[in-house]
Amino acid sequence: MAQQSELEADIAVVGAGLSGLAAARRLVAYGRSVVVLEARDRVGGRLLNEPIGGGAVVEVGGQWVGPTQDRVLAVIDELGLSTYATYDEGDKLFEMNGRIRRYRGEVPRLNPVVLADIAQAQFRLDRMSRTVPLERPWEARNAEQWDRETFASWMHRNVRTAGGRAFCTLVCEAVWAVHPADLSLLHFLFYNASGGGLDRLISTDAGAQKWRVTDGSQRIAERMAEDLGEQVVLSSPVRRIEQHSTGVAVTSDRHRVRAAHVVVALPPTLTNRIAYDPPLPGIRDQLCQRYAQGTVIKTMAVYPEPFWREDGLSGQVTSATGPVKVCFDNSVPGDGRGVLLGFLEGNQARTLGQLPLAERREQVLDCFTRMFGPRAAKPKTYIERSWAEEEWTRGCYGGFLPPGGWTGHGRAIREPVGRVHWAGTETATVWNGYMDGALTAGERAADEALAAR
Ligand SMILES: Cc1cc2nc3c(=O)[nH]c(=O)nc-3n(C[C@H](O)[C@H](O)[C@H](O)COP(=O)(O)OP(=O)(O)OC[C@H]3O[C@@H](n4cnc5c(N)ncnc54)[C@H](O)[C@@H]3O)c2cc1C
Repeated sequence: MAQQSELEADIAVVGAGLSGLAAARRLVAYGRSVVVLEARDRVGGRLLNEPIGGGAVVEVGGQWVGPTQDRVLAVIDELGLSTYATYDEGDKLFEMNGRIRRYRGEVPRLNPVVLADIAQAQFRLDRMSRTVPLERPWEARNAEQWDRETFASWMHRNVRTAGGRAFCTLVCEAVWAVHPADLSLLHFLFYNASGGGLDRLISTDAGAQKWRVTDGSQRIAERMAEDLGEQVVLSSPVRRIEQHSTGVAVTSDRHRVRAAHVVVALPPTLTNRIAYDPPLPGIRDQLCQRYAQGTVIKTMAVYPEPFWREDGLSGQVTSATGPVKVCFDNSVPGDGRGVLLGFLEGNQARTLGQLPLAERREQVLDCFTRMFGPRAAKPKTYIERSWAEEEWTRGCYGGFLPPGGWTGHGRAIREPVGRVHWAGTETATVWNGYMDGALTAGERAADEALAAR
C-alpha cells in the first residue's frame, strides 16, 4: 500500500452517499471542518445516473421520491433541483397463473375472495405495524413473538388464498428485495411503519414512486458534493478506524485522517469490513453480521418511442410469474424515446444473476414482450445494474434483518461506539431504506458528533 497522506479535520465521514454527504453538510453548516472519504471514484453510492445519449439520463440506482418524504423533497428544493411526475397514465397490467389482466387504480381486478383476503392481510399488517416504536422496534409489545418468525410463516398462517399469498410475496420482493422466508416479521412491520404503511410503500400516485428527480437522482449527491468541494475525497476506501482518548485516526488507501469523531455512513454489512482498533463490541459486530442487503438487478430497455402508450398502457406491471415482477415506464420527458424498467428482485435476481448477460437479457426481454408485444423484443439499448456485484454496496435496495435480529441485536443500530457514530439509511427511523432516510440518518449522526465531547 502506498504511503498515505495525512489530513486533519474536526470530523471525518466515511462514505459519500446521501447519508455521508448530509452529515458533512450539517457539520459544515455548524462551522466544523470535515473530510469525507469515499471508496468509489464518484459520489452518490446507491444513486447512479446512466446517460442514454442525447443528454438524457436514467437511473440504475434509487430514483423515486414521494409524499411524506419531507427531508429529501426539501433538500431537492434547497439544491435548486426539481421533480416531475412518474408516468402513470393508462392501464396497468397484472399477471398471474398465465393470465395478463388490465386494470386501473392501485389494486388489480382479481377474484373477490382473493381481494378480500389481501385486504384483511393488509389491514392486519398495517395495524400491527402501528404498534412498533420506530426508535426501538425491539420494544414493541409483541416484538419477541414477531421476531421469532418470518414474513413467510406469518403469511402461510394468515393469508388463506393462493392468490393472496402470491400477491403478498410479490409485495415483499418489490419493497424489501428478499423472499418472505428471509425476512423477520418484526423487520417487515418496522419498515412498513417507517414508510407510513403498505399503500404508501407500493403506490405510484400517492406513494413512494410518485416523482422523479429532473436530470437524475444522483444530481442530489453531486450538488451536495459540489458545495463541499475538496472536503470530499474520492477513490479512498477506508480500511481501518483507530480510536484513542482524544480522537480517531481513519485510514484509507490514500489518506490518514485525524479527527475528533468519525461518522460511518455505510450499509451495516460494509461497516463490518473495516478493521476497528479497539475492536467493536460483539453486539454491534453481530448486528452487522445479520443485517444483510437485499438483492436487485435493475434493468432497462430503450426503444425509439414509448409504443405501449399507443395501446393505452401505463408501462406498469406486477407479475407473479416473473422473472421480471415489477415494470415501469421510465421514459425521460421531452426525450421522445421509450424506456421500460424491469426489476429482478430477491431470488429471481440471485438466480438470473448467475447467468451470462445475454441469457439474462433474453429472459428480461421475454417478459417485456409478453406484456407489451413483439416491439418490446428489440430495444435499441439494454441496460442493467446488479447491486450485489458492487464491491462498495453489496446489494439493495436496503438492508434487512432475519428473525432474531432486532430483538437480539437491534439496540446497537445507532448506539455510538466511543467516537464512532453510525449513519446510512439503514439507521433511519423514518423512511428507512430510502433516500429520505439516508438524509435524516446522516443529519442525526452529525448532531450526535456535534453534541459529543
Ligand atoms: C436499484 C435501487 C433502487 C432504489 N430505489 C429507490 C427509490 O426509488 N427511492 C428511494 O428513496 N430509494 C431507493 N433506493 C435506496 C436508496 O438508493 C438508498 O436508500 C440511499 O441511496 C442510501 O444512501 P446511503 O448514503 O445510506 O448509502 P450508500 O448510497 O450505499 O452510500 C454509502 C457510500 O459509502 C461508500 N463506501 C462503502 N464502503 C466504503 C469504505 N470502506 N470506505 C469509503 N467509502 C465506502 C460507497 O461507495 C457509497 O458511496 C434504491 C437503491 C437501489 C440500489
